[in-house]
Order: sequence, then C-alpha cells, then structure tokens
Amino acid sequence: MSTTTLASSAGPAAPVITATGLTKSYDGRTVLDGIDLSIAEGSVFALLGPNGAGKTTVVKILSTLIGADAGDLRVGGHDLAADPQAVRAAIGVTGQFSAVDGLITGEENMLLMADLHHLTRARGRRTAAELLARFDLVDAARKPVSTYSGGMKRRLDLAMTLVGDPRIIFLDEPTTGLDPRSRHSMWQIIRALVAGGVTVFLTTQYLEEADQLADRVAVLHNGRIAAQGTPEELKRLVPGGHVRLRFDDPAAYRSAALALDEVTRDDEGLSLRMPSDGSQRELRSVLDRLDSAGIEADELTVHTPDLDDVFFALTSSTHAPASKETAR
Ligand SMILES: Nc1ncnc2c1ncn2[C@@H]1O[C@H](COP(=O)(O)OP(=O)(O)OP(=O)(O)O)[C@@H](O)[C@H]1O
Repeated sequence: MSTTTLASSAGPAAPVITATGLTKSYDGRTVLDGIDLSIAEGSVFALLGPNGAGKTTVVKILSTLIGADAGDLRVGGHDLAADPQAVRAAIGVTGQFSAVDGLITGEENMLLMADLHHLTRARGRRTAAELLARFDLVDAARKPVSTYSGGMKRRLDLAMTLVGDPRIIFLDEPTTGLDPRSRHSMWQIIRALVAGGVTVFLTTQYLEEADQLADRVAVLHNGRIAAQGTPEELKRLVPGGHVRLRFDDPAAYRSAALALDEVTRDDEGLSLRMPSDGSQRELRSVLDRLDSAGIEADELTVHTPDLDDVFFALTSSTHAPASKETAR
C-alpha cells in the first residue's frame, strides 16, 4: 500500500512535529511500518485508524513514553532520541494513560501537578484556580475526582496538562465515551487552545471530530499512512461527490439537461445531478456552460463524501490507495 499525500492549500508553517520512517514492532509483529508525519505549528492534526491500528503507539512514542525501533523523530525542535528530556518539557499528554488520581480532589490533583512543575506555592494556587475556572470545575474543585462525570474527568485531565503551559499537546481519544454536550465542550476547549497558538496532535475514532477540529488528517492502516491531507482533500479521494441543480422553470430544466454532460435527470423534482469532485474548477465549468446557454439554476448544491466514506474506503482490505494518487 502506498501513501497518498495531498498538497495543503494552507500556507507553509514550520513543522513542530516530524517523523520520518517511524517503525515499531511488538513481539516481532510490525505495528508501525515506517510512517512519515509532519505537523505544522499551531495546527490540529488528527490521526485516524481502526481499533488496534497503532494510534496510541504513535502518541506514546512521540511523547517519549516508549521508544521507537527506528525513525528520525523531532518534537518541538528537539531530537527525540538525543534529548527526550527537552521533548518532555515542551509537551503535554492526556488520554488513555491519564495522570488523574480519583481518590483526591480536582484541586489537589492540580496542586500536585503544579508541584511537579516546580511552581511556587502561590503561583501553583493561582494557576490551579485559573485553570479550574476556565474548565468549569470550580464547583467540583473540592470534591473527590471519583465523583466526577466522564466529561469532568477529561476536562480536569486537560487542565492538569496545561499547568506546565505546553506548546504541543497530545490528546489520545479526548472525547471517547463522552456525551454529545461534553464532546462539544471539549471541542470548544481544543479550539481555544489552538487559537492561542498551541499545536494539537489528536487521535480519534470519531470521523466527525477530525472533520470538526483538524487542519490535517492522516489515516493509519496496516502500519502505514494510507492517506493524509485536509479533511476536504481526503473527501475528494472517494467517489460519490456530485453537484445537484434544481430549477423552478421546466423549460430551463430541459435546456440545462441538454447543455450539460453526464447528467442524471429527476423530471419530477426538476433537478439534475452530475458527478463532481466539488472542486472550484469543476463548478466553474458547470456554471460557465449554464451561462453560455443563458440558463440560471434556482438552487445549486455540492455534495462531497464525508470522512466516514473516506475512512471505510481507505481501511477496507480491498482498497488500493495507490490508484487514487491525486496531484492537485
Ligand atoms: N505493550 C504491547 N505489547 C504487545 N502488543 C502491543 C502493546 N501495545 C500495543 N500492542 C498492539 O499493537 C497494536 C496497536 O496498538 P495501539 O494501542 O497503538 O492501537 P490503537 O490504534 O491506539 O487502538 P485503539 O483505537 O483500540 O486504542 C495492537 O494490535 C495492540 O494489541
């Protein structure tokens, strides 16, 4: 399987996380088979993959919790192999290996974290109070964490990570198991972090989450990156995109059906549907043809496949992304 890499439309920003040839095996079984990643500073990068694809392994390696077998890895300007201490100082990690202690209160957890970061007592208290307020945990601050809801625990976990003011944050499945309201509140928190210039590397099983948050998405499958690009670029990789034109005037509808190629007609609904990748170039050509025939559509909608379509197409065993190589 080869990698499909698409040019991003965003301007180039310095990469703050890079992996080249990242390889990892467990008991002779290859989990990561030489993957390459490059994540721009101040962006959100989402690593998607089916269960067991190796997402957590990537996060553990990049956050220095476990070693890679091979690969050139740099995080926050530091070489992971040569200077793991500097990497640790630059990053925050939350997720499946959370540091939250359920037996003590939220505030005590925060103060413990402040101690770990060698903040003075006064500064630690101030930072803890600020973060507890920012994460809507003031009322719960003096209660044992074991009484918190899943969403509150995740917020506390992230608040604890922010005590050290990291510029790079790894979030391993930050919203798994949360209800929709808590998930949306976590998304808001992540967006606010990014607005403040933080780089976020997240793994998720929710394609909607990647779609909502990520500037770039990579799909991990069979130890390789099957495809990466912006959510919009990835959606164009799978067939199913189309443009739909609807008309009020039956005469205009009939003229349009003659003027355009490859249309599927809906005579009752006075609408025409044609395959399209949703790109500006294709849309312009449709509109130019209508213009030169003097026809105006009353409604134009573009349907691009969602990330679910992409994910299933890329991670089904029959799919060969090499055939989808796209140069745009
Ligand atoms: N310490 C370990 N020893 C042996 N095998 C391991 C170890 N840790 C992970 N694995 C295996 O490596 C593979 C990748 O695991 P990993 O947890 O990175 O996947 P994941 O994509 O994060 O999955 P999930 O979405 O289920 O969390 C799995 O097959 C897992 O069983």
